[in-house]
Formats: sequence, structure tokens, C-alpha cells
Amino acid sequence: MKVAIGADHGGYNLKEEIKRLLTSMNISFEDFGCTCNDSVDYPDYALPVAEKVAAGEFDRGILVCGTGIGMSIAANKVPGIRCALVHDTFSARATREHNDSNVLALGERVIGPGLALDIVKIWLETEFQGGRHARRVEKIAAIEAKHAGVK
Ligand SMILES: O=C(CO)[C@H](O)[C@H](O)[C@H](O)COP(=O)(O)O
Repeated sequence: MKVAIGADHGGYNLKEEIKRLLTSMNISFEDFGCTCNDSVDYPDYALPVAEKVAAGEFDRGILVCGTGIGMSIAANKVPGIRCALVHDTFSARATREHNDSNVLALGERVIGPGLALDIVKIWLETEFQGGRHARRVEKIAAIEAKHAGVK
């Protein structure tokens, strides 16, 4: 599995911890920034990660900002992205099983690193269940197709 990871200044510290976790799990990743705690704009980091995942260059993406909200809103603008904002382990498992989420958003200012890393691990290790959930994910794609190019 290849993971694209990105953060703004509000998520930089947690991004660095997630990179250490991915290394310990032998999961290959590429860091799309940011590179320090200096103030930046989260859409600039959500976009490359989301585009790389949508293009199939990476299997999954992980985005961190202060709340995870801005990152998830921005990532979900990219066609093909199903970004889930998750702050509990139940949702981490459920969004993989039910939504086949391909990007995870986390808020460093919302939860501590212990829970955040548990969420990342569960999210990476849980498979999509398919079946009735596949039909629903296809309907999300149909909404996307219907509104493609609409301003
Ligand atoms: O986008 C966000 C909120 O939806 C993120 O939490 C950002 O990290 C946050 O807005 C940055 O805020 P700051 O006051 O500029 O540090």
C-alpha cells in the first residue's frame, strides 16, 4: 500500500507522528508537506494528496489540520475522493467497511496523538465490505458525475 500524507501548520506535529507509525508498519508513503509549524493554507496541501489518490498514484491519503474539517472539505472537492473526517475508532472502521473512504482527515487540535494513531492504524487495516455498501458508494459517484462541470 502507498499512502500520500499532508498537513497544514495545525496538523504538522501529528503528521510527523503518523509518518513514524507508517514507517513502523512498513507502509510506504510520500509527504506532500507542510514542512514546519509556520502558518500555511490547508487547501494547498489537501489538493496534491487528493489528486494523487484520485489518479491512482497512491492507494490512500491522510490529511491533518487543526480540526480536520478544512482538509476534508477541500479533499472531497476532487472527483473520486471519499474523505472521512474521523475522531473515534468506531468511525475509523465503519468508514472503511461502509464508505470505502480513500482519504482520512484528522484534527490535531481535537484529539490526542494516542487515539489519532489508533484511528490511522484501524483505518489502514480495515477492508471495504462491498455488497450493499458498494451500491451506495456507486450512488455517490453518480452524484459526482451528475454535477461534474456544474458551478
Ligand atoms: O481548516 C481548518 C479548520 O477547518 C484547520 O483547523 C486549520 O488548521 C485552521 O483553520 C488554522 O487556523 P489558524 O488560526 O490559522 O492556525
